[in-house]
Amino acid sequence: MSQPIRWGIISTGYISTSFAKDLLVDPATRDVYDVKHKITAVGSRSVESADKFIEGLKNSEGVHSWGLTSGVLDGVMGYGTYEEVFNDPNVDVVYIGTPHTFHHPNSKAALLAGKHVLCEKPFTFDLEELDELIKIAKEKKLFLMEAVWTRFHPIAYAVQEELFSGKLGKIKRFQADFSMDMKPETADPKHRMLNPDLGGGSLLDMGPYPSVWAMLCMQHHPSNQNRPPKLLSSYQTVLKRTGVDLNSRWLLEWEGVGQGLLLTEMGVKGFGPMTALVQCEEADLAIHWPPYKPESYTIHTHPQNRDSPETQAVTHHVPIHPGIGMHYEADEVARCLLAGKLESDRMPWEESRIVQGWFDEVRKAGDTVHKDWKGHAGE
Ligand SMILES: NC(=O)C1=CN([C@@H]2O[C@H](COP(=O)(O)OP(=O)(O)OC[C@H]3O[C@@H](n4cnc5c(N)ncnc54)[C@H](OP(=O)(O)O)[C@@H]3O)[C@@H](O)[C@H]2O)C=CC1
Ligand SMILES: O=C1OC[C@@H](O)[C@H](O)[C@H]1O
Repeated sequence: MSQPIRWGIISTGYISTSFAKDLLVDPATRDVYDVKHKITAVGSRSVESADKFIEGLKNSEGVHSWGLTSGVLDGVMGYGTYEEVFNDPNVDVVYIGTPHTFHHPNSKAALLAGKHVLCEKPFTFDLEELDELIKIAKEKKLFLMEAVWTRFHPIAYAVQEELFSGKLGKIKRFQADFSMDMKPETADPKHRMLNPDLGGGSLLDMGPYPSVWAMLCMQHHPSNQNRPPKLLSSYQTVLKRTGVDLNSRWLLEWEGVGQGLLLTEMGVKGFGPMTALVQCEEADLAIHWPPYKPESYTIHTHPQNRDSPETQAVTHHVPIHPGIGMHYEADEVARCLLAGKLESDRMPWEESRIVQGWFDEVRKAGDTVHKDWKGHAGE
């Protein structure tokens, strides 16, 4: 067993709390014995918030309490700035859980201080920002990964195995949707989902999830040979209150394989039985809600013939192991660090670049306040 990977966490909001809690889960509960985690530093814009965050972790219950007696939080430091985390010699890798528009400056600062980085989705505001981070990671020989946790969930591997086995036949078409009713007409306009300065709107926040299923099912499909698709068209509806996108839709084509329609929406609830649908010659595969953490999928077959209304549905359950489900990506980071890798094979830079490129194209073709916005790269 190796030494634990020492995590520094910056920001103390919703997702940083979820991520930190999952580092407290016993890896053996998910059959992981090769890596261990330790939280050595937490950084916030205020030291009170960092201390409160640490105190909250120390009061964890259930599966999240294992770490308290197993040294995961021993000696953890709370800081009132992010820089102190970047400069802490007891930190190997920094987890970035700030709002979208800070991902680039925070990741850049961490890399320049010599730390490996796991950064929340969407990786950056635009592709130029992402390319700058990759350049720095390469130059400084540091690990860098977008925290698309869904890629590492057991169901992601199960769905790929089913599709790539060929049993469902040739892929015909794909669609994926992440919709939630966030009451956009009455919600607090300063909330990060609505606030343009924090990268608000459905595209950047929700877009990574239809995209993850498009990448896993279509891009990775053996018949595609990892060729990037062409973006055929897109549309965004503007939320007039704050100027961000209320919904976004974009149509992709993997040449010779099929087309995929991707949707995000903040004003309508999604349809539970089908958050992503892969239609093949012999059967259809529907991945259930929620797109970020589905735990079941259904294969719909047509016992008579493809056009008959009679269908047979078999549902497969592939639950995550104890915890919220963010520990899998942490394990991947730990393994990559131990192996001396700069990027993950399961979440490689080029695939983050492809998805970030879609977001740029959709945004630039739309009419939101973000249409002509540029990120921080080159500042
Ligand atoms: N993987 C997943 O499932 C999820 C990922 N996310 C991603 O995580 C990121 C953060 O989302 P979430 O945790 O929901 O957001 P929160 O608003 O809950 O937390 C964001 C934190 O960022 C810090 N921060 C720094 N600058 C600002 C600022 N100007 N305004 C507000 N907060 C600031 C604050 O921490 P402090 O005061 O301590 O500095 C704040 O608590 C987003 O990019 C989102 O896409 C979000 C939800 C789920
Ligand atoms: O990443 C996410 O997944 C869960 C959603 O509720 C959240 O808006 C989003 O940021």
